[in-house]
Amino acid sequence: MKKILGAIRKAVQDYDLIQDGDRIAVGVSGGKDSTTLLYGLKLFQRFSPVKYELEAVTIALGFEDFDLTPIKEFCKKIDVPYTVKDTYIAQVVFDIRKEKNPCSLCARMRRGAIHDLIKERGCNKLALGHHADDAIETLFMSMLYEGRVCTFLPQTYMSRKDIHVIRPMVYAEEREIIGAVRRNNIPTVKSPCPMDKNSKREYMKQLLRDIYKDIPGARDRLLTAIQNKDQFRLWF
Ligand SMILES: Nc1ncnc2c1ncn2[C@@H]1O[C@H](COP(=O)(O)OP(=O)(O)OP(=O)(O)O)[C@@H](O)[C@H]1O
Repeated sequence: MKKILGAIRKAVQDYDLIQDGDRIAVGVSGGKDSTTLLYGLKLFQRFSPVKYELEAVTIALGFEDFDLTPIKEFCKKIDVPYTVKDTYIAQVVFDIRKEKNPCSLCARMRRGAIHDLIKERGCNKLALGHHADDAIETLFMSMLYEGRVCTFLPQTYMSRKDIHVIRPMVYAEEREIIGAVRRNNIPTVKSPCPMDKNSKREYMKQLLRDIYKDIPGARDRLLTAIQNKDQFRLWF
């Protein structure tokens, strides 16, 4: 976890992600990124100069065979309060609306449900498990599918709900997260979503893997490009 903790500490410092007295809810999907973030923020609490409270929340999308027991047990072990909210998002998206591109409606509904839940819990910040490789994939997806040069920010303020969304793992590499999960027995729960590993993001991952194979150093340069506003030269 050393590398993940180093990445969290640097992001918290560089982007001022946490303040004294924050009540942070980690959005836990059950996947490796968010469970690692939860563990990382729990460990970081011990030596962080700023003091904060931590909890975990999951929006259960309504799929059958989604057993969160390992996550519940993990939260108990590391002493983090955990709330699961059951919803019918999967039924709405797949059975009622029969969406051809279900991911965007699902993401919107899930986002609304998470925001409502963390407000109910009295938290002012929502921490998400996005990491550096997600940021590059999102940049490519925005450019190729939407004609926009953008990716998510380390911190966003949702004024309508008065919630700060923070992404403390923006400097962490996906392979470091995979290693941390293995070495620390961090539990994960397989997503029952039929779109899992079948989305535009999976395609982008594959494309980037090929680019990295062919162009050594490309990954680091892409990360530099995301962070370097002085080298930003577009047609406006
Ligand atoms: N059902 C959910 N309940 C609570 N938080 C969620 C849920 N789904 C996603 N999140 C949060 O949103 C982040 C981004 O979601 P996304 O579906 O892109 O996950 P991911 O990149 O596959 O990460 P993970 O490995 O955590 O699933 C997750 O890391 C997590 O923090």
